[in-house]
Amino acid sequence: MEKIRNFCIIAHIDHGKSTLADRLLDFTGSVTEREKQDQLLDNMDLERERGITIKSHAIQMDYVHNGETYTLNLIDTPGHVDFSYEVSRSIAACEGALLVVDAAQSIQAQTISNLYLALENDLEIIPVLNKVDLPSANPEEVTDDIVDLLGCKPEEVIQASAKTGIGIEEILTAIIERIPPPKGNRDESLQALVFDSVYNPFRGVETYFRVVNGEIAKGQKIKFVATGKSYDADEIGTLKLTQIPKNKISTGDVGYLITGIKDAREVKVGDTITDSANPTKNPIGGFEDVKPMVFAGIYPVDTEDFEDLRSSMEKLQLNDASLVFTPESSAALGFGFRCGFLGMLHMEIIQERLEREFDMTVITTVPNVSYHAYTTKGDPEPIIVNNPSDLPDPSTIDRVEEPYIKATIITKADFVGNVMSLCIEKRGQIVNQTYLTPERVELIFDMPLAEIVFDFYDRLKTVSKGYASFDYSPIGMRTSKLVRVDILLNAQPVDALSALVHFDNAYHIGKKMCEKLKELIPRQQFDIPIQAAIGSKIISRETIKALRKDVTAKCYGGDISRKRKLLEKQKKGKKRMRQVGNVEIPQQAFMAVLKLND
Ligand SMILES: Nc1nc2c(ncn2[C@@H]2O[C@H](COP(=O)(O)OP(=O)(O)OP(=O)(O)O)[C@@H](O)[C@H]2O)c(=O)[nH]1
Repeated sequence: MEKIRNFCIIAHIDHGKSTLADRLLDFTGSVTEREKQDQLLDNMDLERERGITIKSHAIQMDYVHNGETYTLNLIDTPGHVDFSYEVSRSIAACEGALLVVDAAQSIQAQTISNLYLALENDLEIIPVLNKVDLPSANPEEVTDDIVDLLGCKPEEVIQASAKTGIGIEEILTAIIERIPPPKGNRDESLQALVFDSVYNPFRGVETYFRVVNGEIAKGQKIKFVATGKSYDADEIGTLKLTQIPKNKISTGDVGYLITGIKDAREVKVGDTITDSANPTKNPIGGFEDVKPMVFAGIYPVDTEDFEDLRSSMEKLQLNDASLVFTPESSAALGFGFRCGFLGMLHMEIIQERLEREFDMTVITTVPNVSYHAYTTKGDPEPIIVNNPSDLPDPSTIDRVEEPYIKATIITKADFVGNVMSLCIEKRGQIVNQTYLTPERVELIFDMPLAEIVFDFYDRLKTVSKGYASFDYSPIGMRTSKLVRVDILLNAQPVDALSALVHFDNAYHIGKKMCEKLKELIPRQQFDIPIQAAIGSKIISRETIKALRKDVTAKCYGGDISRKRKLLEKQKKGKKRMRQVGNVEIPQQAFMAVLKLND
C-alpha cells in the first residue's frame, strides 16, 4: 500500500488533461511505440472526434523513484458539465489530483468547480502550469493566479508542457512525494467504490473500482450494495493499456471486474462492492442515482421503423445507463420515445450514436427540462411534466415549478456588462460578483435550467468574444409563471412543436417561432398559415406563401446519371422530413425554438 498512489487530473476543458495523461504514460514506459496514438485514453471514436473525454477510465503505470518501484493509478475524469457526477466519483477514488491550468488561459470555471470537488474529498492538490511552451503563455501571472486560488507557494506550481515534455519528471516525483499512499485495512470486509463502468459487447459490463478496505478475489461472491444484487467475480485484474487478470486486488488498489452483467443499469457509478456472505456495514457514502436533466422526443423518420428504434434504444441503454426513455405518442409524429439525458451534449451524442451505430434516421423534438405541476386539487405529489403536452389544463393548475441551477461564469472585466445582460435576459438573478484579479471576474447567478438548455452557451461565447467559461450545478425547484405556447400549421396544432416558456417571454417567443418556421418550412402548393397560441388565444401569425403553379422541377440537360447520383446523395439529408397533415416539416424546424436568435 505504501507504494501505491491514486491520482486524477482535473482541468478546465482543453487545458491539456488528455495530452498530459498520454505524456505520463509515455514517460513511464507504459505505452509501446505501436500503441502510441494521440489521446490514448479517449478510446471511443466519438470521443476522439469531439476531443472531449466522455467516460472516465483508469490506467496503471509503474515508476521507479529513488530505487523503489511505485504503482501509479491514474483515474481519468470527464471534462464536461454533463458528466459532473462521474467526475465526483472518480475524484473520490483518489488521494491526490494534478490541477492543470493552461498558462495562456489561466483559471476557468471548471478549474474552480473541479478543485472544490477535490478539496471536499480532501485530495492533495499538485498545481501544474501547462502549455508553458506557448508563445502566448503568461507563466508569472498565471502562477500568481494559482497561488491566490490555492494559497500555495509559487515554487509548488510545476511548470510543464504536455506537448514538449517539460516538467513531466517533476510531476511524477511530486505524485510520489506529495500525494499520500492510500489508507484502509486489508483485514476488514470488502468495500470497493465503483467509479466507472464500461460496456463491452463481448464480455458484458466491465466495472472499474477502487478497493477502500479488504480484498477482492477472483471467483468471490460479491454484492453491489445499492442494487442489492450478487454476482460471481468471474475475472478481476488491473488496468494497463490492456487488462491484466489477477487473482486478488487488495486495499488501496484500482482494478476492473467482470461478472457477466449484460445491462449497464445493473452497475451504478458510486455504488459499493462488498462480500456477499460478509457484507460491509459501512457502504461508501455519497451515492446518488443520476437523474436526467434534459428531455426530448426521439421519433423515427419512417413510422414503420418504430420497433427498430426501440431495439436500438434498448441496446444503447445496455451500454449507457444514464439514458432513460419511455414510449410516447405524438399526434404529429406518431410513435416514438421521450428520452432523458444528462445534458445537451449527452443528447447530441445519443442522437449521433443512433445514426452511426444503428443506422437509424430520427427526428428529435425541442428539448425541455422536467417541470413539476401542482393542481388546485391540492395533490401532495407533483405531476412530473417531461413533455409540454403533459401539462395539465391551465384552468386546473395551482402552480408550476422548474429546476434552477447555480451558474458560475468567469470572464474578463471588459465583458461583465455583456454577460450580466445576457444572464438577466435569461431570467438569472445575480448572487455574487468577485474580482479574482483586476481583469478577471467570477459571476454567480441563480438561473432556470431551461434557459441554459436554450442556446445560452453559444450566446455567452459570443457576448464575451470567447473569454468566458461556464459551469453549473442544480439547486432545486422554484415556482415560475410558465405557460405552454402551441404552434398550429394549417390550423392544426403540432404537439411536437409546443414549448413551455416563461409568461413574460411567451409573446416574443411565439412571434419568433412563427418567423423562424416560415424560414425553415419549404413552400408548398398552397398557403400555409403558421400560428402561435396560448390555450385558445392566437398570439402570432405568419404565412408561407404557396409556390406559383408549374414550377415543377425542370430538367436542364446535363448528365442525367450525375444528377441522379446527386439526388441519391441528398436523399439522406432530405429524408429527415416529417409529413404532418399535408405539410412537410424538416428536422431543423423541431429545434427552431432553440435557435431563435440566429
Ligand atoms: N502548445 C501546447 N499545447 C498543448 C499542451 N498540452 C495540450 N495542448 C493542446 O491543447 C489542446 C487540448 O488538449 P487536450 O489534452 O485535448 O485537453 P483536455 O483538457 O484533455 O480536454 P478534454 O479532454 O476535452 O477535457 C490540444 O490541441 C493539445 O494538443 C502543451 O503543453 N503545449
